[in-house]
Amino acid sequence: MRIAVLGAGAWGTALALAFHGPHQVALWARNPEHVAAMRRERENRRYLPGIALPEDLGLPDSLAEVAAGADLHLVATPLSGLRAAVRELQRLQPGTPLVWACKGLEAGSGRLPHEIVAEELGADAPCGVLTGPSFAAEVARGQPTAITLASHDAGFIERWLPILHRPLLRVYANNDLVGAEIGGAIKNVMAIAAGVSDGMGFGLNARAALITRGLAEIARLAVALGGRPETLMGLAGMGDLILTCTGDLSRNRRVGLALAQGKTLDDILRELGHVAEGVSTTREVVALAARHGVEMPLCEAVDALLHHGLSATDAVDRLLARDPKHE
Ligand SMILES: NC(=O)C1=CN([C@@H]2O[C@H](COP(=O)(O)OP(=O)(O)OC[C@H]3O[C@@H](n4cnc5c(N)ncnc54)[C@H](O)[C@@H]3O)[C@@H](O)[C@H]2O)C=CC1
Ligand SMILES: O=C(CO)COP(=O)(O)O
Repeated sequence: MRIAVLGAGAWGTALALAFHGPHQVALWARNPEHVAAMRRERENRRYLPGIALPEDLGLPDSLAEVAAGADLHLVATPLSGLRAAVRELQRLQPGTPLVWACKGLEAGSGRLPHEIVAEELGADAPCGVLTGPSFAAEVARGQPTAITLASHDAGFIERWLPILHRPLLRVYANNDLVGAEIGGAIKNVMAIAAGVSDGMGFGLNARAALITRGLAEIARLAVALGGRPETLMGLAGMGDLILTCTGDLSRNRRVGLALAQGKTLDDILRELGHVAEGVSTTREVVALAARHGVEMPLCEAVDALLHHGLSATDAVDRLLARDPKHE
């Protein structure tokens, strides 16, 4: 199979490495200097340092070259790049099966990734999302990982699951796109909260409470949008939530840890050098939850902290002052 990967950040590069070997993989970056550096150094020093890029991993200059003749287009840009990437791929090679690996809600519209794709390609396009607990560095090093391929299209899953499934990258099927994408989007918000909690020294009990109540919040919204609760108990929900809230490889968690040190969000994002999708997704989650009448106190606290000037201490006080409730 010929797989075209768009987005040579940490995740696009790791996925290109995971599928390279049995498949012919080409990786596209939008910045020509970045492409030239990767070709010269056979390494993505900017986004995934220390991992060699094999000689037969294609690094073409143009998107047209990457897209042409591919059996599968795989978009691993930040979510902000998904719509334009899908539109351009459709122009270059219409009808090609599509997988995306971005997590979040679109800034401004609050759309889930599959809603963006449906708007661009129509509801019947052969497509699905790869999501679940998967730090890029571990996948790139060949450490065992399990993720989810979610699609509304049973034929798409039947065709692509065996192709994408690798011995060290197990891929599980799911037909609940809403649940899978809500899990992937909101775990990033919870990871920011977990970073703040750990950074303020609240301890392991607080973190376990946050993960558990965070999962309840995520599941409430997913169900209100038509997702299935059991999806949130799987890799795309609980799996990714645990990984990102507890693992220091998470950029979103690191944003929270740095906020607890009193750094400003602008400084944190500048130093991070990677996307932290939870920062813009938080705002959209709160708006989406309000439109559906779903209570999401943890997301609201993170939104107030990130975007409305509330201090970390006041955000925590606000959460702790809430009335007792049934689980
Ligand atoms: N890094 C990880 O461990 C994982 C990341 N993801 C998701 O994958 C997506 C990408 O994340 P990373 O690769 O880690 O980000 P990153 O920050 O490491 O790299 C982002 C890359 O995308 C490029 N880019 C930015 N905007 C673009 C646009 N509009 N069009 C084309 N390229 C653009 C940047 O130049 C950079 O090369 C995010 O949605 C993230 O949540 C999902 C699973 C694991
Ligand atoms: O989505 C991820 C792991 O599944 C990566 O999380 P971060 O974007 O917080 O690093």
